[in-house]
Amino acid sequence: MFRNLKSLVHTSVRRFAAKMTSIPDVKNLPTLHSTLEEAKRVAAYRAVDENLDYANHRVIGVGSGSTVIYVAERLGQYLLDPQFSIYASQFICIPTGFQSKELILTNGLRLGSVEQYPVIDIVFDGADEVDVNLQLIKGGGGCLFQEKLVSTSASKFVVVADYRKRSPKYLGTNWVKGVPIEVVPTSYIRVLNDLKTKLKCKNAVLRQGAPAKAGPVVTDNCNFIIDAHFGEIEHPEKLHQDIKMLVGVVETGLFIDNASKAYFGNPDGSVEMLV
Ligand SMILES: O=C(CO)[C@H](O)[C@H](O)COP(=O)(O)O
Repeated sequence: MFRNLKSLVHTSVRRFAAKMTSIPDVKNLPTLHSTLEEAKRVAAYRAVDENLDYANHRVIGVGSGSTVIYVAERLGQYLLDPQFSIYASQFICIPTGFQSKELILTNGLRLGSVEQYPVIDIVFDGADEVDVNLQLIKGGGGCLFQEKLVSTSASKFVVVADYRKRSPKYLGTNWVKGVPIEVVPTSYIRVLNDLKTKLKCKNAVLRQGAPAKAGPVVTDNCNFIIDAHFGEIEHPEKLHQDIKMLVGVVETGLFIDNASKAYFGNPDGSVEMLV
């Protein structure tokens, strides 16, 4: 019986050791199906490598979207590298929604919640647009409320994005779908009207789920999303405050003075940083 247990432990240790591999070098990564994906991957990997203090950071926010997939992948690689696994096995990863919860779990990382860990060491998240002052539009994936909850609970927020997200000057230049706004479902008509009449919004629409779902998108918090187009946004803080004052608004996708730095991946494999 004891001998069986011992051999079981040895087998598990051997199996775990067999999976152990060194973290892939960012300069020598396998090609992906598009240069855009490669741009996202290199931004995410570099952001993690250059900002994660693996010996001291314990509570790590993992955001949402297609670029963050590579953040979770990189954190998973730390877990499998014998040099880092002792630290990475202590990481507690805080999701910003259903997708990031799955990313954390599928990469073998430990899941925590913002209720358990309201103070977060560092968060990595994507953005829809980043202006020259590091103000952001987020919420293209509909996760803006939990993203803001997590990012404003973190000591450091590192944005990971591809080259298309970098605004030449003002928000609303590259991202023309409008500012995502999460609203309580029963208030959506009122908010749509107020955005147009009180805030002189150029266009505001309730985000639809088609073709995947008939009817509106429903967020992880069971709310709706309105996309409100204001053109180029010269004063994002003022606009955020004005929208936030409307009855029914839960949160806006304008992230003001929140990000610490941003990494933008280019199709040629280079990365630009904005601090
Ligand atoms: O804010 C978000 C989701 O609510 C995403 O971070 C944002 O849409 C960027 O996504 P991607 O990395 O796919 O471009």
